[in-house]
Amino acid sequence: MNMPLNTVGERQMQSAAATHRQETALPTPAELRQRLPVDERLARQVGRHRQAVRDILHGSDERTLIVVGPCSVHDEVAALEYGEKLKVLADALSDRFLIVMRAYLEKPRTTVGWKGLLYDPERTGSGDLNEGLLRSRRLLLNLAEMGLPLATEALSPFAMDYLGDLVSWTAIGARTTESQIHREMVSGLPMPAGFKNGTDGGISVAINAMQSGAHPHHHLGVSSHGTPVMVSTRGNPDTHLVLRGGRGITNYDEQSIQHATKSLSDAGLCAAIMVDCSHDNACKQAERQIDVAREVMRQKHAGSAGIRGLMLESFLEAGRQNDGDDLRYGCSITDPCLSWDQTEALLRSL
Ligand SMILES: O=C[C@H](O)[C@H](O)COP(=O)(O)O
Ligand SMILES: C=C(OP(=O)(O)O)C(=O)O
Repeated sequence: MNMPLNTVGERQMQSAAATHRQETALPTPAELRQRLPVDERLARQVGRHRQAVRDILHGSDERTLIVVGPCSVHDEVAALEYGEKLKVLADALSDRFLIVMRAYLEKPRTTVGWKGLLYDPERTGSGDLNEGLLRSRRLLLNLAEMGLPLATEALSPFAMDYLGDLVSWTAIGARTTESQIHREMVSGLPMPAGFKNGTDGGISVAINAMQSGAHPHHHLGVSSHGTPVMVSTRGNPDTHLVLRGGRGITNYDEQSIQHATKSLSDAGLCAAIMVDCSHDNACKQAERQIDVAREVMRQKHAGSAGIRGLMLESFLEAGRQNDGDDLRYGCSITDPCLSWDQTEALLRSL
């Protein structure tokens, strides 16, 4: 039964609410997965990749996990070309590294900006999630078909339901590590997840997040067929810390890594650390990632056992560009990246 609206104020509130939100139907996760299915062979491959990441995080595989690729994917053709090159390099270096491609489809923004292929594939600002979900899943499928393990940032918990079966490692970003919703999501994810330190450089939010993510939760959710459900999660035993610096201050030096290792152990957590060589650790200057990566690998070879991985932002071309009509092919439109040549030379030299 509709309740009568008593006052002018209540009527105004209702009409304001109506104009502030518009709903557009999307396929359910089950429908999209059925349209672009993962076959058994691919599902087994993703399972093997997730296990390989776990083995590195828990120390039974001494290789280094390298999560590398564009800051964001805005052009699927360039992302596929990058993936082809990366697969060749990953195979060549597989005795030392497990190379996972950053296939980032969602971008968290400090204020506003383009939020990624999934939200706005044509970058018109109008948003087209129907198309974005379809193109995102198709891209992940094509990259996985090449045999690559894939990494995303898990920004919307709903997006994981559409894409998660193709993801081998995921990150909770610096802006969302403190969010209970993201910690609950991680608790139910089937793949390892890295929590970044906060944007202020503090690691305690990520340590709290790892504890929460390892714990069972009950939370609101939507089933794969689109109905509201209570989701009960078991806790994710495969989380780790990602150091990315903060407020312009780096945290990949020996002292910071020792402090992080001790803090993780004191909290009873797996002392597995990935260093994000980009973001504040590179003061947003892509080429600095090279020195950061070299220094972190030096520490690892010198016996810093907690270091398990590196993250690099890299694309076909170096740097970044503003979005517009005259885009340079293979160059980032979000954060600056190393070029392919720089990336290959760096990884071969490490
Ligand atoms: O990694 C990408 C960016 O650092 C992150 O999305 C924030 O970007 P912004 O500060 O340009 O919004
Ligand atoms: C947004 C990212 O990182 P951070 O959360 O560390 O800013 C990223 O890796 O793309």
